[in-house]
Amino acid sequence: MTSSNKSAVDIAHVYRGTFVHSTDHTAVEILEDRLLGVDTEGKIAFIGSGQEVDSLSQKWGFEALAVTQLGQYEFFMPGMVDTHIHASQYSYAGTALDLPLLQWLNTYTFPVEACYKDLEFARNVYTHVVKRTLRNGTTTACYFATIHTDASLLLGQIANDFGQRALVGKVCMDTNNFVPHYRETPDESHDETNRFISEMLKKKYPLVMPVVTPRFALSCSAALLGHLGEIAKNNHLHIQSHISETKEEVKLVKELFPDYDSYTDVYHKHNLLTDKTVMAHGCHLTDEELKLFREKGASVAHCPNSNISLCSGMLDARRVLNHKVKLGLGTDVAGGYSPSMLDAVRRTLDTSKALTIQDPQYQTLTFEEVFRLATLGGSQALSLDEHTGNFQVGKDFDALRVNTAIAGGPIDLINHGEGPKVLLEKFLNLGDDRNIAEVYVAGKRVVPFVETT
Ligand SMILES: O=c1[nH]c(=O)c2nc[nH]c2[nH]1
Ligand SMILES: [Zn+2]
Repeated sequence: MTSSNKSAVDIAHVYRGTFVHSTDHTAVEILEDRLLGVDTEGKIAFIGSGQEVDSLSQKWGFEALAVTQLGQYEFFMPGMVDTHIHASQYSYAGTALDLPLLQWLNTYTFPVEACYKDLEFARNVYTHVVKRTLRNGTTTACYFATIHTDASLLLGQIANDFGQRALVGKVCMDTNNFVPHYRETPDESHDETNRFISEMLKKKYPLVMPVVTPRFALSCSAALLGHLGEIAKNNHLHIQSHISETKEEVKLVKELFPDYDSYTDVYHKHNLLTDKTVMAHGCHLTDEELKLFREKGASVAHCPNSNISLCSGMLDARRVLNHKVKLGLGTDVAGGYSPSMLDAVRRTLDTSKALTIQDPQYQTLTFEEVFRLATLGGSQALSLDEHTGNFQVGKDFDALRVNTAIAGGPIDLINHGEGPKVLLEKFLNLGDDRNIAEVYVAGKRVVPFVETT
């Protein structure tokens, strides 16, 4: 910004105003009238008091006049982390919610996912899902694609092109008797997973990484699970799958894998339960299984919209937290009908309140805790908290500029004197993408989109 830079770091942008985020100790920490500097690498270089603008501008070498000042009803919050979303199911989001999980997969999901052999079909849906989730404030997404390697690589390319931080998984499944044209042989799944990983790593995307993705124990043979565990271990990769979503699924896993202690043990014994593993749902996990999660550092993606929409169960998030298992939120499109993490926040609160209706002694989650799950919690669940999740010096600047009073937006009334905590609560409960004026990932503004045509 100026040539009189006294620090070794070059500052690209400085913002002044209210910053709202979570820490390990505080679910919602409000930082009023702060200056936050972002360096040319997109990392948070400093956070200081707004009063210190002159001394900070000298120390860091930026022009005080170049500071971007937030408005009275605006704040920055960390970008949200969707820890579980099926990009390939976005084409039928909002429909097909009338069957339980296993029938739903056979009737709706597998026939649609089979279409991603067609790269133009894939390009259309994947472009829409990346744009929609970014607009909704999802700065990090952990995606399931389909079994098709080239289409899965295309999803990675699209996320990279739009500047979203993403884990992308080519789905692996060698067992599927209902839609036999949508499955792989164990060898194909193994070889294509290796190809997917090596081709994606070759791209050297700064923010997009491959994730090993066995669909779930019911669609993978033990041999395939073993291969995938080896691949993940040898390449230090993330792993994602589903676990204990419905009681019927748990019963079938027991029948199919009788020699294992539990559903969790099936993944564990195949090297698929690590500190880089995220398992969706977990509604019916036992205390012993949660202990194994904790021991291994594996995490749970809570997907409340999907759990209610498919009548799968209600995750007791408080129990997961009490076990000190890492917990994030997921939209689980399209079992969950909404691609918005704000919806995931609301459905998490609804589920917690439904559990409280059943047991008035239940310790309901607070909106502050759920805000943390949607941001810092998600980054921890994906083992990306070194890079994102809150406003800590050294982390990437992944942020939403929220304007609660945007003209034509969904929040009509802001009463005099309402502080940032109330504005955050209103945004979480009433807000939508109209309130998300700007989205930043690793310091780069990615919303509004830059039109290229
Ligand atoms: O919600 C879900 N969506 C899926 O696509 C899926 N596959 C296995 N288990 C699943 N659960
Ligand atoms: Zn899922």
